Amino acid sequence: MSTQTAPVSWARARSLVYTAGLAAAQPAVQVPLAEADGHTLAEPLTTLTDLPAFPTSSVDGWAVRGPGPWRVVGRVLAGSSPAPLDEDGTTVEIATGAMLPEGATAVLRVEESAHTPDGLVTGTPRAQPEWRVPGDEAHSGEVLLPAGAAVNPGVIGLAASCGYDTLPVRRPPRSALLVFGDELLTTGLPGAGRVRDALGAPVPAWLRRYGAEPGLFVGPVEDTLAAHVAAIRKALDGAELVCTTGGTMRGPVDHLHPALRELGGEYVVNTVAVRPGFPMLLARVPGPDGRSRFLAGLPGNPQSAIVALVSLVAPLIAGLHGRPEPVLPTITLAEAVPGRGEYTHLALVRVDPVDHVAHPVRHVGSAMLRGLAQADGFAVIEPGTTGEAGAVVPFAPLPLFSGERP
Ligand SMILES: Nc1nc2c(c(=O)[nH]1)N[C@H]1C(S)=C(S)[C@@H](COP(=O)(O)OP(=O)(O)OC[C@H]3O[C@@H](n4cnc5c(N)ncnc54)[C@H](O)[C@@H]3O)O[C@H]1N2
Ligand code: MOO
Repeated sequence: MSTQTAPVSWARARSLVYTAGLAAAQPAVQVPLAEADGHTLAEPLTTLTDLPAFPTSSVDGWAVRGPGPWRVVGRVLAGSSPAPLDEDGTTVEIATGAMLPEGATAVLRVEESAHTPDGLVTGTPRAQPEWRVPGDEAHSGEVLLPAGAAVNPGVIGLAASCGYDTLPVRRPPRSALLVFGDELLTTGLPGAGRVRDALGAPVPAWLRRYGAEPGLFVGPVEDTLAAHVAAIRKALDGAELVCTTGGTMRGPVDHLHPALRELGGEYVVNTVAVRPGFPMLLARVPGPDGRSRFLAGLPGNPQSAIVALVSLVAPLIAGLHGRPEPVLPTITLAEAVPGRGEYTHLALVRVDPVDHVAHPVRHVGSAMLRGLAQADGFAVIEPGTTGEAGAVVPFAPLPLFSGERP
């Protein structure tokens, strides 16, 4: 396995890793609705019944038959199955959500009704029916969402109303994280040549947001080839996706490429024509059972590591979930952003929530996280271009919830 390949274009790298992920898509499992948030539908969501399943009163009032006044013959509450209204001139009191009795011709709102002295109900029902008919919202067997749709709380509610107890979803890939670098401190203040590990804590959180289950974490792994090989081997045992940070270059203690060689790895992508973050890689590596897993090599510079997550790990996980290939939205640049020659430039920006105009942030060196912590994502400046003020360019978002950006 050679380490001397030319960097692949950013767009091609994304498509290669997505395709590799999709080819290894996770098996489908049934999960209870309450646990389905964040998963992906493995099959289309097809309603198991008409919606609503029975004619349902939309108001509190009187279900009447024929012209009034009407004699009260009963009451129907939500949750019961009423007897038919057999005679004209009769009515049952009905609650919102209750099933309309067979034979009813109208529903009269309680506030628009009155009683005669001898207890008959009078009033004029509105011209518009005051009940929902079966199939109003959907017909039994109708496909409401395609396979590959992300499950969110809105989808879970819809599935419940359609009669599902569980949903068929892709099992989320399990991930592991190995942090390389003897210079890294796991607690306390940096100094005297040591820096704090700024990736061990956030990377599992980013991975969870992309839809991977965080698992084993080891860091820092000792800077020897033997320790790297042993740590990767252990991580491959329990994870479909192993992420590593650092050691992607050819420094004296950069052991990732030699370790991959020793483990029989095969590159899907080995370096990408993007700045920052170009040493990023994705490889297939055989696990202990012979089945291949993925290893994403994130560069050690902290911002570059996150660029690699956004660039490669996001489309890989989308593929593993059987989701559609991610499509990037566009933003308008508020100010000029330089290009990076033949490389794609990923430039951190804050996006105005009202007009969606993107403002470049400061402190964006690849070793820095100050700009990233204030940004929504990256403006994508394509190879051979510069981002002029006012230009509309693709936007690679960080996986943030609305309102989360400081
Ligand atoms: N001769 C060359 N040297 C470097 C080049 C190059 O083209 N030629 N590229 C630079 C670029 S670009 C990057 S990115 C880095 C990638 O290097 P590695 O992936 O091998 O990462 P390390 O050498 O282990 O670390 C780089 C840098 O990042 C700091 N680091 C690492 N891990 C962490 C962490 N978990 N938390 C905080 N900081 C971390 C580490 O201390 C180094 O300062 O290579 C350049 N070199
Ligand atoms: O790729 Mo390095 O990404 O510039 O820090």
